[in-house]
Amino acid sequence: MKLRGLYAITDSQLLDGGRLLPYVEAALKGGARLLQYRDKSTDASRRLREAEALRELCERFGATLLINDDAELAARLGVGVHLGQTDGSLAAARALLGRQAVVGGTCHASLELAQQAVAEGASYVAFGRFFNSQTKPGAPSASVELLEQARERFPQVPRVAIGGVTLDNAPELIARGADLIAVIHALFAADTPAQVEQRARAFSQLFETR
Ligand SMILES: Cc1ncc(COP(=O)(O)OP(=O)(O)O)c(N)n1
Ligand SMILES: Cc1nc(C(=O)O)sc1CCOP(=O)(O)O
Ligand SMILES: [Mg+2]
Repeated sequence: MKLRGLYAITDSQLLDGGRLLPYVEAALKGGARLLQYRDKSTDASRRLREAEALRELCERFGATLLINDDAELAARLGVGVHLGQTDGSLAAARALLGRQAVVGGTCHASLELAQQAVAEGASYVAFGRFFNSQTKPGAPSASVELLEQARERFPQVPRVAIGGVTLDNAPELIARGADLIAVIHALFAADTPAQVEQRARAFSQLFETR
C-alpha cells in the first residue's frame, strides 16, 4: 500500500455532539487516505465503540485507520497505530500488530529519532510541528528544510508533516518531501460535513500533479 495523500486526524472537541462520524465520512469522501482516531479520554467503552465505527467507515472508503497512542486497542481492532516518544515501543507495536499493519512514529524535528523509528519497523516517520498549531500549540517546532533532509536520508520511508498544516502551506511541505500531510484543525474546524469534504478534496488534489 502506497502511503501518500491526506492524513486526517480526529479531535474530540471539534468532533463532539454527533459530528465524529459525518465529518469523518466527509473527509473520506473527499479523499483522505489515512485516518487517525485521536481521543485522549479514558472512556474505554466509548473509545472502542467509536473506533469500531471508524473502522467500518474506513473499510467502506478503502482508507487505513490508525489509533493514536493505544497499540492494545489497535490490536483488538486489527488496525494500525501511531505512537509518540512516550507512548511505548514501536518495535513492540510492530510485533503485536504484525508485518502488514501501518505503524507510525512521532520524530519531532529529529533525524536521529527517525533513524530509530525506521530501525524499529515504522511504516512512516512523522515530523512537526511545522506551523502554529491550534490543536497542539506547545508541540516542538520543526523547519521545512528538515523534510528535504529526511527525503535524502530515508527515501524509501514515507514522511508525514504535521502541525498547523493548511491549504496554503501544504504545497511547500509536499514540494519539500512530505508524502502525507496530517491535518486536524484546517480540515475539521468546519460548519458542515460538506465543507469538510470540500477541504479534503482540495488537500487531496495537491498530490495529484506530482
Ligand atoms: C501523524 C502524527 N504525527 C505526530 C503525532 C503526535 O504524536 P504524539 O507526539 O504522541 O502526540 P499526541 O498526538 O499523542 O498528542 C500524531 N498524533 N500523529
Ligand atoms: C497532534 C499533533 N502533533 C504534532 C506534532 O508536532 O507532533 S502537531 C499536532 C496537532 C496537529 O493539529 P493541527 O493540524 O490542528 O495543527
Ligand atoms: Mg501520543
